[in-house]
Amino acid sequence: MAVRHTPSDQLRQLPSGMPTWRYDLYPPVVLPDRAWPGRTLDRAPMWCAVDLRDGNQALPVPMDLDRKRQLFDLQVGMGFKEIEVGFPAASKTDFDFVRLLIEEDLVPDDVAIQVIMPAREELIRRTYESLRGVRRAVVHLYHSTSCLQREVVFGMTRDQVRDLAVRSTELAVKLALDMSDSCIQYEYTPESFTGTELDFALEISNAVASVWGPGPDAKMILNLPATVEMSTPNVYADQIEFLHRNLERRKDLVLSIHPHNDRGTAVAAAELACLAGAERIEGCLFGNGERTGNVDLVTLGLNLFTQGVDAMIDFSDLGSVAATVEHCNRLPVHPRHPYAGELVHTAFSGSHQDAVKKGFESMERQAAVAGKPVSEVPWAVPYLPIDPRDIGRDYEAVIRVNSQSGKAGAAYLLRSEYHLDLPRPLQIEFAGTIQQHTDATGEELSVQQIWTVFEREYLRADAPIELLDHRIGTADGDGSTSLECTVSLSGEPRSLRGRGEGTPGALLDGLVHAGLTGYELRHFAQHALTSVDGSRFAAYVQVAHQGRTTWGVGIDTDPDTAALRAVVGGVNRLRPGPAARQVAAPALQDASGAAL
Ligand SMILES: CC(=O)SCCNC(=O)CCNC(=O)[C@H](O)C(C)(C)COP(=O)(O)OP(=O)(O)OC[C@H]1O[C@@H](n2cnc3c(N)ncnc32)[C@H](O)[C@@H]1OP(=O)(O)O
Ligand SMILES: CC(C)C(=O)C(=O)O
Repeated sequence: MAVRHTPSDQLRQLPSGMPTWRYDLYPPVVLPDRAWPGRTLDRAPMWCAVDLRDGNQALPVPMDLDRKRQLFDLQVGMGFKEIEVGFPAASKTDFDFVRLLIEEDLVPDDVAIQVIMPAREELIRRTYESLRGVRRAVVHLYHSTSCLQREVVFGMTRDQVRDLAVRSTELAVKLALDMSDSCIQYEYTPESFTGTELDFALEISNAVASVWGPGPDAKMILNLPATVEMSTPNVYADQIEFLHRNLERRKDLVLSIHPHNDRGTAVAAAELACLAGAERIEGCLFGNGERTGNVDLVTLGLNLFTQGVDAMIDFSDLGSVAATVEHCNRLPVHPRHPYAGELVHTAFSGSHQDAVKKGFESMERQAAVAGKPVSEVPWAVPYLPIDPRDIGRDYEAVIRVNSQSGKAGAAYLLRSEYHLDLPRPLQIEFAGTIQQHTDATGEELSVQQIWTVFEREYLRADAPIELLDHRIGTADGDGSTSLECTVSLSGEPRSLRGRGEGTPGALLDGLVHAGLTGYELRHFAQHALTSVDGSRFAAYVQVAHQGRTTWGVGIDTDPDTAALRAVVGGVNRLRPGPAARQVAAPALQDASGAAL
């Protein structure tokens, strides 16, 4: 039992000082044998997109004909089969839009347009007028049934409200009969259903259905909206299950829901309501709509998709869908919007980046074993519930680097954008350099900026030693490599000869003869750069000297030259003197050339 307080008690006692006493606890539904919690969502509901009506009525600037047309075409293209196109009795634009769709034959045969009307005779007549000549339409009657609205808006008793619904439906039947060439389906909404006593919602829905007289082959849509979301989603699900189980003509009805998002749980409410018996969902793309919006059809559809259930809607180019919706609504899609937001496939933080990188690598291995492209193996990348490519996004933004990032972030970007597969200890070393930059600026580093830092650190480490030319000897009997080369040592040309294990070992030996002693090779790795330009090689060398170690990197069209450059770079980075990394670092620039 919830503890209620009188106002004076409340103001005295509550730590927050908020006037909590002004709000009532929403009553639970008594339904002890509820069945919905044990069910699973395993099929798509029927979708009805109501952007052109409910979404439109919530816009500061409602859509003009051109925008309505663009959004309608988009929704048809995505596969919506029911589209509420307007409130034709409300405005000339809405009336004209319905006429345009009908007169210009813009509605495909398998799509039904839906129009809404209030329970007012002249507006019902005007609505039917807008539909003259339509092939197929849903005529949608609504009026509020809630306790609050009965009292403060209509000043009517329950019986009077039920009579209003019955009279309006009788008129709707008569006008539909006058349109015998059109297929008219009826939808009834006891608006503010979630503020209506359940027994009254049941009574009025039964009354309307018996006037319209639907059958199993000509079903009426009964739409039970959370006009205002007032409770936790489980309570809405209980309400839907109650109606689902108790409606007299259940088999003649399509049970529809229309959740709003006042508490931020519309998607959950819709999903639970479907478990509870709802078969159809009305909502808007990206959750536009009154106040905090209608339920978001994109999130609902992609929630199904990411469970392996076909939503029957095409979201494969979500960026274009978002761009059209943003244009038509003149409202932005939030950067954190599920699936569609600019930032929702991006990891900034180190441990997430590490997991994403490993996830991609694991997918690549699985694909290689299966002999398939990565796009054809099951998706399993930590922190990414969906493959961005499945909805038309690329992998460019999957990882972005700032001060919260670790070694994996920069390593992933160098690999994905520049095809460099850095050995793990080099990733760790380079991450330290990147961290210095991000800590110093507090800003994100773009992939180009990361490349600039990498180049400066590793690829331009060409002083005091610079490789001028070289000749590699064929392997001798002991398997070692011989090398003759010319280097510039602090500006002075020097010829070197060396022999050792591989090209790096031979060069280190040559350096000993030039007096540069004590350098040891700790690690050597090399790979081809798998870019369109497949003729280059990257070499990575870890060199140690007097207890210090560092890395050198070389890139060249010749693998031996790449290895030699890497050794030279590593030695330079360990030597005192004007090595590239010890020269005052030039300021980083952003893409526009502005200094960071
Ligand atoms: C939850 C929803 O989304 S419901 C859909 C709401 N959408 C809209 O309102 C958008 C379009 N609406 C409009 O353009 C206008 O409200 C119109 C054209 C429908 C009516 O305009 P007006 O005649 O000026 O009425 P207004 O909007 O001021 O007030 C509503 C009146 O209709 C009554 N009313 C409201 N809803 C309904 C309804 N569904 N059925 C019958 N009467 C209703 C109210 O009680 C009020 O009556 P009153 O004037 O006797 O007090
Ligand atoms: C008229 C109904 C369907 C509605 O828009 C609502 O309840 O929010």
